[in-house]
Amino acid sequence: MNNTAQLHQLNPNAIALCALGRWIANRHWVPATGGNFSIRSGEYSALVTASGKDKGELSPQDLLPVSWQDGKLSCPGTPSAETALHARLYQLDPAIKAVLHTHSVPATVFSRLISDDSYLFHGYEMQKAISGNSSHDIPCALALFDNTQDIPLLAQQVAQRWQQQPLNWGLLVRGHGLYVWGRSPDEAKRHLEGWEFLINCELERLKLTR
Ligand SMILES: CSC[C@@H](O)[C@@H](O)C(=O)COP(=O)(O)O
Ligand SMILES: [Zn+2]
Repeated sequence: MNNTAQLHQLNPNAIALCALGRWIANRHWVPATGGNFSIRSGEYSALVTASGKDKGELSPQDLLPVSWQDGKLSCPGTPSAETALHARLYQLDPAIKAVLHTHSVPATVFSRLISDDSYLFHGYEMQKAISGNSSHDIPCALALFDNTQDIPLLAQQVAQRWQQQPLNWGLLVRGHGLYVWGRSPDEAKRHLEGWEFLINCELERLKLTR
């Protein structure tokens, strides 16, 4: 084993992200190599999942060091195809420590039913799982974006929307999947579970009432 691989084997953040990947995969939220994860490693750097891996079977070597200090992404390997969006989120809020992207069936279907650029969840106690949302009675917004294969463009659109108002710890890419983030991996995990729960509830409600 070379030095880089040895360092990764011992990195507790890398080990924790691999375990989180298994937890997410057990919920069927990252089928067929879909999804990607990252954890901040510095002001201008993060460990990002390598592209094309099964995100339920990650080992620490599958987390690649990515940096963006000079405004340009650099990495010794091939990180996620969506690295530019992870990096942009870290730049938008220095408090963000982890970003998780998933492809659950409910989030994917729900995103295709909503044509507006934001959806307001209302009346759910689970809204309080999303930081800063303190009551079922205050609408809780989830931003939506059209899918594109041009991830730097998507990152730009997210940044433009963020300028109007910081996004609510998550966003949906239409027909694609969910992004969440947090000030710690645990908070990102809670946001993931919270948004998935809310999306599932609203999808069920739409099925019953449409
Ligand atoms: C199964 S295709 C999914 C990809 O196109 C992409 O959306 C994705 O989430 C995973 O890409 P990756 O490059 O492995 O991070
Ligand atoms: Zn994806």
